[in-house]
Amino acid sequence: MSSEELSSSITDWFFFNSWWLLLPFVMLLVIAAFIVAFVLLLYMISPLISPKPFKLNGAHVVVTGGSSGIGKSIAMECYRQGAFITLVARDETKLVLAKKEVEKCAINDKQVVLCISVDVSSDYGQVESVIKQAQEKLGPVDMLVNCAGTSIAGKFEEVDMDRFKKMMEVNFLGSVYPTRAVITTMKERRMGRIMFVSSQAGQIGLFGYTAYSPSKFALRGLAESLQMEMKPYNIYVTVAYPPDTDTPGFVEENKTKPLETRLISETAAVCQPDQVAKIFVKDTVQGNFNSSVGPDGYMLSALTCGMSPVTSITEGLQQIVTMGLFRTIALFYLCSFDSIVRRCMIQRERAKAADKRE
Ligand SMILES: NC(=O)C1=CN([C@@H]2O[C@H](COP(=O)(O)OP(=O)(O)OC[C@H]3O[C@@H](n4cnc5c(N)ncnc54)[C@H](OP(=O)(O)O)[C@@H]3O)[C@@H](O)[C@H]2O)C=CC1
Ligand SMILES: CCCCCCCCCCCCCCCC(=O)[C@@H](N)CO
Repeated sequence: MSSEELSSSITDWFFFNSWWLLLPFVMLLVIAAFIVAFVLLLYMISPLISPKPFKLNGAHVVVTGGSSGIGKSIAMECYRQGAFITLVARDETKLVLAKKEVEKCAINDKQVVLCISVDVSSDYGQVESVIKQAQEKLGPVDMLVNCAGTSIAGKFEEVDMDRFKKMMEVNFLGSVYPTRAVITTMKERRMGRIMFVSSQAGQIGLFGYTAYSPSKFALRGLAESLQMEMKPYNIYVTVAYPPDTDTPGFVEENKTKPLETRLISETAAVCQPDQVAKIFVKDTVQGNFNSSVGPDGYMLSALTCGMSPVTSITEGLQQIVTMGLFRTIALFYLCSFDSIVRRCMIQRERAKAADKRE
């Protein structure tokens, strides 16, 4: 072999091999191109998965638990956007006071606030008949807000047995009954929005919430199943997850809250009802399945999205990208919650021992 031939065969060999060296990069490029094309395609079909627009102006909105706290703020927010409101709760005096407050938010003189006193958890027949009354006066229900609810915080073995039943009755069945009462008409009209007010304690189980949390987790199961049934009828379901919010109900809950629950909850700030109401109403009008408040609410919702429906491509992509990171952050939170529980236990035992010595 001449030296020329040798050098050309070396060059051939080099080129041949360097192609192989480049192959991984070429493959990466192809994969990246596929991902970009896939994302672009997703955005192209996004109008197909996003809900049709819904307007609050002139709509009939029923708010259970509308006489106090978050429910009242939701009613006021809807009224500010031109809706007709039916407030549902048990105590008539509170209802009348709330009606006056909501009326102050009017934007035109045609708007009406109706009050209905009923226990949403006791009997389906009763709930059905009051919803019928409301529909006769203000027309078919366009949006239902299931906000009536109550909480109890206490250690598992210290919560009375009947409270477990009560939580499921008020927080879960109290949302099933009104929903059942409006759904047939919504399906016929091929439009509607339904909000379930769960809680951050409906996304994570925390010390002190053995009775309350399950009733709020249940709403998520109800909402996911219902959404799958209702989507073809242009009815959109939203689950709202409030953090601790400064309301009469919250003040009541704090009276029996164990120290552990208080310390763990203090990880996140206490919100104002008007602030959370604005976000929940906006998400419900848009037809988003999830509605959360603040950075920790956002993280919790992405982390616990599971098989819940998506209403925008951006939401789905954000969940895919952030899931691992948020789980990592969550593990630190869990460590700190466990350490709060352990410290409280040690403190209690020391106090008990000191008591005995005296
Ligand atoms: N505040 C908070 O920190 C958080 C609250 N939540 C949830 O948000 C919702 C509202 O809470 P909040 O505003 O604090 O509560 P409030 O106690 O301030 O208000 C509760 C409302 O629900 C009504 N209600 C309660 N039980 C029934 C019933 N059986 N039938 C009909 N109406 C009923 C009450 O009226 P009446 O008593 O007259 O019937 C009242 O209008 C609840 O579901 C709660 O679990 C979730 C996370 C955090
Ligand atoms: C990535 C992970 C982030 C984790 C953040 C965790 C924050 C925990 C705070 C929990 C607060 C519990 C609120 C319950 C409110 C409630 O339902 C009652 N007040 C009802 O009255």
